[in-house]
Amino acid sequence: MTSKPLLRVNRLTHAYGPHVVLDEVSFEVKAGAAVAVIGRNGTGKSTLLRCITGAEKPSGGTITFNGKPYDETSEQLRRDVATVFDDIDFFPDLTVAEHLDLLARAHGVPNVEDAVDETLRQLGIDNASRQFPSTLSSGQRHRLALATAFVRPRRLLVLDEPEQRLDVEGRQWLAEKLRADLQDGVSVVFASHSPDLIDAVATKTVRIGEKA
Ligand SMILES: Nc1ncnc2c1ncn2[C@@H]1O[C@H](COP(=O)(O)OP(=O)(O)OP(=O)(O)O)[C@@H](O)[C@H]1O
Repeated sequence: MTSKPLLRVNRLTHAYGPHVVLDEVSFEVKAGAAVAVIGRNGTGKSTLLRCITGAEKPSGGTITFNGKPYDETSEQLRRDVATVFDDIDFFPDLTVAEHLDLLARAHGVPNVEDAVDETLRQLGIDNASRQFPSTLSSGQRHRLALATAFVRPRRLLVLDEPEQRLDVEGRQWLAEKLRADLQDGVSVVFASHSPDLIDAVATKTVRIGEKA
């Protein structure tokens, strides 16, 4: 069966001043496929993911989503693309559950309360549902960040080191959740330093920072 790629990154380059970080990176991701972006510290994995989400404007190359130029402000992209980055900002005066409630409603999730409860339970943060983000442990904050992506519909997940700060059970859960998403036809692009997660989830790897 052939299907068109959902995401296509073509000859992407990016430089910070004179420092060239990405040098003609190309890959594509079909529905139900997962690309692991790998490479040593500081080689440009987060930069690549930030270019894909529009947080960083690439110096050159193209990114298309569903055959159209990637425009992160478009309604379709905001509906279809869920992201988890390390530096996610939470609202200081919304509880854990209220964050998920807000996102689920904004994305038209049916049965919001059930969806929020289920996501809290899956992420193991149901006992922290009434806490404010500033009171969470670093692992719980990361679980909340993951929950913001999993409480809403998605066609593409962009995840920067999603395994970080998770305990062993959390990492196992994450691998299973991502595999279930792939089964449902979701596409995944993730940067990772975890061989276990890469082995469990990736259908393809893209190495950054070393010439082929
Ligand atoms: N805003 C910025 N201005 C200047 N240089 C930057 C900026 N952001 C990142 N860099 C540099 O770009 C390079 C790539 O950084 P990036 O965060 O993409 O690496 P990474 O592969 O994700 O690293 P890690 O595995 O440590 O998370 C690094 O040398 C970094 O210092």
